[in-house]
This record gives sequence, C-alpha cells and structure tokens, in this order.
Amino acid sequence: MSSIKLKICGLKREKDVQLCMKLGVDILGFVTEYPMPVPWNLSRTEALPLLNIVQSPHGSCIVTGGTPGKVIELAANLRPSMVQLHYKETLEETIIISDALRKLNIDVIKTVPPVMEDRISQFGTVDIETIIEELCRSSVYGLLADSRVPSNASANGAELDLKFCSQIINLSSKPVIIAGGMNAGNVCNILMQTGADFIDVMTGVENSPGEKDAESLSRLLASIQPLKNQRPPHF
Ligand SMILES: O=C(O)c1ccccc1N[C@@H]1O[C@H](COP(=O)(O)O)[C@@H](O)[C@H]1O
Repeated sequence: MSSIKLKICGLKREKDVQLCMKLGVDILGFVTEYPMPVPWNLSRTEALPLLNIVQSPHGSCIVTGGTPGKVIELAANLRPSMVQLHYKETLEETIIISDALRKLNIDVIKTVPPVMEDRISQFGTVDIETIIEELCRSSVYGLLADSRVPSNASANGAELDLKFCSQIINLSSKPVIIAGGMNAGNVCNILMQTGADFIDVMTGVENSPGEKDAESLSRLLASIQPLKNQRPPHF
C-alpha cells in the first residue's frame, strides 16, 4: 500500500473481490441498501459474505444512505471498515452517524454535494468553505467529492469537476476522496491537476454494472503506479 489510495466501488462478485485484493486495491466498496434503485445495489444478505472475504491490509466500505437509525443498524450488522454516506444525509444526521460508528471503529465518509440545492438541504448553505469547516470539525473520517449524485445515480459518464475537487482538497484538513468518470486513460492527469491522493472508481473498470474487468483494473493500477512512488505518505 502506498501514498495514493484506491477505492474500487460497486463490487458484486466474489471473483472481483479476490481480484481487487490480489492487485492491491486499498478499499473495496459495496453499494448496500442504497435508498434508490441502482444496478450495483446489494441487500445486506448479499453484501455480508463479500465483506467477510475482505482482509487486512485491505479495507471495506458500504455505500449507503438514509436515516441515522437505518445506517447505524446496517453498519453495526455488517461491520465494514467504512461507511460512505451518499444520499441526502444532513450535517446533523452525519454527525449522529459518525459519532455512533466511531464507537464501533467504523469510519464515515461524507459526500460534499456538487449541486447547490443539495448543499442547502443538507448543510443549510451553498458555501463550500463553511461546509468543509463543519465536516472537518466533526468526527467524520473523510470527505468525498463525487460527480455521481442521487439524481444521476444510475447514469454512466458523470464527469469530474476538477475545480470542485481541488477546492475541497485545498480546504480540508481531512482525507479527501475524489470520484467520477475516472479510468486508466484519464486518472494520471486528474491526479496531477487536483493533487488528490485518494481516488474512487466504479464504472471505469467494469464491463457491465458490478462486473469488473481485470484488464481495465490492472491498467488503472499500472497508470497510478508511477505517481504512487512520487508522492510522500499522507495519512
Ligand atoms: O454506486 C452507486 O450506486 C451510487 C449511487 C449514488 C451515488 C453514488 C454512487 N456510487 C459512487 O459513484 C462513484 C464512482 O463513480 P464512477 O462510476 O467511477 O464515475 C463512487 O464514489 C461510488 O461510490
């Protein structure tokens, strides 16, 4: 493992979980009981055996959303290393969830909404600086800058907003993960332009939803390898 961290999301098959671990992916992501129909969604019964395969030094993450009660109960049952809140959770709800999950040693990642209306409804402001300040004061582990949002959750080709990512990276004292439309062909450029050191890729390494492609994944890892060696360890 090294200074640039890689999360691969939307895993649904045991063979892809094994492949990710073999190739050295840091965090393995499972969309679980997401509150909207998305092609990567797993029930908790489907997610549990896959989560159980993930072994240290690799971490696991469930991508979910909903009320604090629902998210805390789900995480307490599945015991991933991380929970990625990616629906409509407000700041208050995020704090309740991350405070509770901290006691279970589960880190929370909160998505910073790229859409203004979502920022207002979740944080009561459109101001990114205020949002980052609040999240950095809270017990969340890290922030996610993602172009995939609930309203385009099932779509392909959500393009990353480089300015938005860089802004969050520059303002945050906590780890920032960037996601959206990355693949072996564009990842190096994106890493260099944003200064990111934690990336999250889903559709860019798959043949169809939930079916990862070994060749694309290997090419992605090979593309980031030169940068992994250049960057100083960050966290
Ligand atoms: O995976 C989902 O179903 C999902 C639903 C709603 C919001 C985000 C979702 N996934 C996240 O999307 C990015 C990766 O996107 P890309 O396919 O690489 O462009 C990642 O953060 C997933 O966790």
